[in-house]
Amino acid sequence: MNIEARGLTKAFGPISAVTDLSFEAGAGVVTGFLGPNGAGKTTTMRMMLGLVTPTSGTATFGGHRYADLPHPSAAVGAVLDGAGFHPAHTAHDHLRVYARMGRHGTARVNQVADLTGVSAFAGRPTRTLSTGMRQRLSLATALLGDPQVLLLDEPSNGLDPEGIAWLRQFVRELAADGRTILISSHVLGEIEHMADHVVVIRDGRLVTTGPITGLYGTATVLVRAPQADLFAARLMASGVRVEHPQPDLLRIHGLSTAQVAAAAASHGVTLHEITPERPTLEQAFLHLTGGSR
Ligand SMILES: Nc1ncnc2c1ncn2[C@@H]1O[C@H](COP(=O)(O)OP(=O)(O)OP(=O)(O)O)[C@@H](O)[C@H]1O
Repeated sequence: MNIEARGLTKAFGPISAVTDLSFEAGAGVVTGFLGPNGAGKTTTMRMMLGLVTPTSGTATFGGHRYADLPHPSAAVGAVLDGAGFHPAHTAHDHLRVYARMGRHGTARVNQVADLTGVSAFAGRPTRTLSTGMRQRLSLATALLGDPQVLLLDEPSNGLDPEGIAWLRQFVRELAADGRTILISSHVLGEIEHMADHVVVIRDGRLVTTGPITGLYGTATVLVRAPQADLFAARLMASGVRVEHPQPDLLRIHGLSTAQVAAAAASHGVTLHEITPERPTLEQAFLHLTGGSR
């Protein structure tokens, strides 16, 4: 079941939280929803779920708005910040109440508790749970209806490194079963090993969307050559951008290592070293989103 956002826009009075945002997230794929604090990720997810009314635009799941789905919580599960837990209810009570409200059957309560690790603290009142435990309980609640789509808003918040590793594996398995997963974060590193695709926003607007590997931007090739001057001149003559940071070192833009090696051979230039250079994903992300605030 695909997610489709078309022209989503939300203004809170004078504040433009989200502006003309369009993107898609496909089944069997983990789509990372990235942007710095205040970029509009939570507002977008809340609009998708009908919790915030868009100023304009639509969000659909398999072509239907959330409110028009025949059994919404069996189609779309969501983990949003600040999920309300009754403080006196135990984690198990909480799941039972939500299972009953969503008509999901009580057998599912123990299943999702086991899947998410909630079983380890199921008997504790929710007011005594740590942030990481609350995240697991929110995830368990979202999974009660065995939904085809999951919207996860910063689900790593409060998880320890072990919890993050577990979440990463868990999310990948959910996607491998054919589910559509949209997972937000303001830290690329958190979803780098989870997401196949990314939607990057800044100031409520789309910056880029596509495969996560596309964030790397253009690679350059570093070359060490005794005749660096000659090689640089030849390359620049054919329109290639070349930097010359040291007498025997060139940084060549827009060519693969194979193309650089072929060019060197055709100009009779000996290479002592040839190294592909890529910015890290985090550098690329910070560049796209204008740095952290
Ligand atoms: N109910 C509201 N009333 C007024 N402004 C709001 C409201 N909700 C969000 N905003 C504003 O909309 C913008 C986007 O906020 P949002 O919470 O969607 O961003 P975010 O990307 O989820 O941020 P974070 O990573 O910090 O959670 C911010 O400027 C925020 O202050």
